[in-house]
Amino acid sequence: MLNERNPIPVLEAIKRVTTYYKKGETEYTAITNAHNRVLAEDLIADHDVPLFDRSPYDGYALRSEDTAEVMEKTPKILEVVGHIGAGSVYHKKIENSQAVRIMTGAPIPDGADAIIMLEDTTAFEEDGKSFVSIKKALQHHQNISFQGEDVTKGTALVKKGTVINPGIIALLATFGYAQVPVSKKPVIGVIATGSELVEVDQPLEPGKIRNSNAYMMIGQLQRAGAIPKYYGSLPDNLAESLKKISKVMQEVDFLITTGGVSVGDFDLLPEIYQELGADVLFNKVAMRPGSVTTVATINDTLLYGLSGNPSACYVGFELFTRPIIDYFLAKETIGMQQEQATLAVDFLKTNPFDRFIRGRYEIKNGLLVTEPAGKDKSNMVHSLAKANCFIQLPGGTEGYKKGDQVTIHLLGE
Ligand SMILES: Nc1nc2c(c(=O)[nH]1)N[C@H]1C(S)=C(S)[C@@H](COP(=O)(O)OP(=O)(O)OC[C@H]3O[C@@H](n4cnc5c(N)ncnc54)[C@H](O)[C@@H]3O)O[C@H]1N2
Ligand code: MOO
Repeated sequence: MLNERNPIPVLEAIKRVTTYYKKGETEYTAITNAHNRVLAEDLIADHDVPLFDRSPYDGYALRSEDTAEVMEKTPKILEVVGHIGAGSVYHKKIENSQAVRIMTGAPIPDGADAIIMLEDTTAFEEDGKSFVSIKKALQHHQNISFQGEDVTKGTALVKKGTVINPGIIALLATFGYAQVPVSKKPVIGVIATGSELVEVDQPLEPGKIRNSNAYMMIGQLQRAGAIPKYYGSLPDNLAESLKKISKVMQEVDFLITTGGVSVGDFDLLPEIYQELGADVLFNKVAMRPGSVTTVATINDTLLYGLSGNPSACYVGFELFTRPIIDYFLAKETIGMQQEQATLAVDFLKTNPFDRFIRGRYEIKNGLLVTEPAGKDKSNMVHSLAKANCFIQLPGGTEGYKKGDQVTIHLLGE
């Protein structure tokens, strides 16, 4: 019997799914693996950076008052009483008419209050002693990189929930995080359904197609920061599917299937939900593609039934699965970033439902412009390779014209 399906608005569907989100735990990862992970604790500076006043140049540390009378033609001669590189400390105090040869990054010796660059000096030896001729007058505190000028102790540097990038890794290293607290990644099961499917390494036969969705979703899960666990594809066989799905549900944080959610004779997912006693949150969304997207829960664990059509599967994942992964990872921002852009071409198809067109955006003459990445059909795969955003076109209109302002959802890297 064909059950009636009532489409619900996209936002309502997202809301229903997000009530089931689970926040993951914190784990520690080596700093060398921290890129792209989500920071699980605020990063607060526990010391100043730099930790000591230091030299920004290769040159000489001196007392600026010793250079007060330096004129171009009457340089000042100072005795060089020490020589330090970065990592070394000059332990005595610099007295009048003394200088210490110092390299970039070395701590400023006691008594010194300025650095002169090597280029403004001439070094010479006399009677076994080292001297330097200073050709430029210096101000108090000239050329000093001060303690805390970069970061002061106690500063909140990076908020928990931020995705770690190489710049953040530099800060983590600066503050001694060999192990970094990060959100544990959710483990998400992937199952493809359909007797027509063959795997990527298998030859095609009449009537068969290659299973592209499972691999596409593995990529989407990786992009979203989750761990995909692929369980292969299932033929259209109820008993086998039931057994597999109920077993897999025990092993993952949640499960995504693709295909078999529509009304066809071999679309088994609705029956599987019934047999498993699943609570169906929705089975029709007022959108294109992906209107058949179905989400259910079994013992509060989410079970996504995404469409078999590649573009519909892709869109369903990004709209309904990705935010849940963001919640699980305790990310500071949930879901795709949205922008306003100018439509670069006409799009005149009418539709009662909202459309999420696989699009491309770019900046042209300082404006964000967007256009479809290819043909707009839910059973097509080509445009997915070029898409860097979804163009959201609200339904119930006569279509859209070049120049119209539209919302785009950025897919990210
Ligand atoms: N009478 C109706 N027919 C259809 C309706 C409807 O409302 N009434 N909805 C259409 C819409 S919209 C979509 S979308 C599809 C969704 O169907 P399913 O989600 O049940 O998916 P399947 O029927 O299993 O497959 C659809 C299509 O996609 C291909 N496919 C399936 N899995 C994969 C995969 N892993 N990789 C690549 N391609 C896959 C499959 O061979 C089919 O061609 O239903 C419409 N029909
Ligand atoms: O679910 Mo279908 O993609 O609306 O075309």
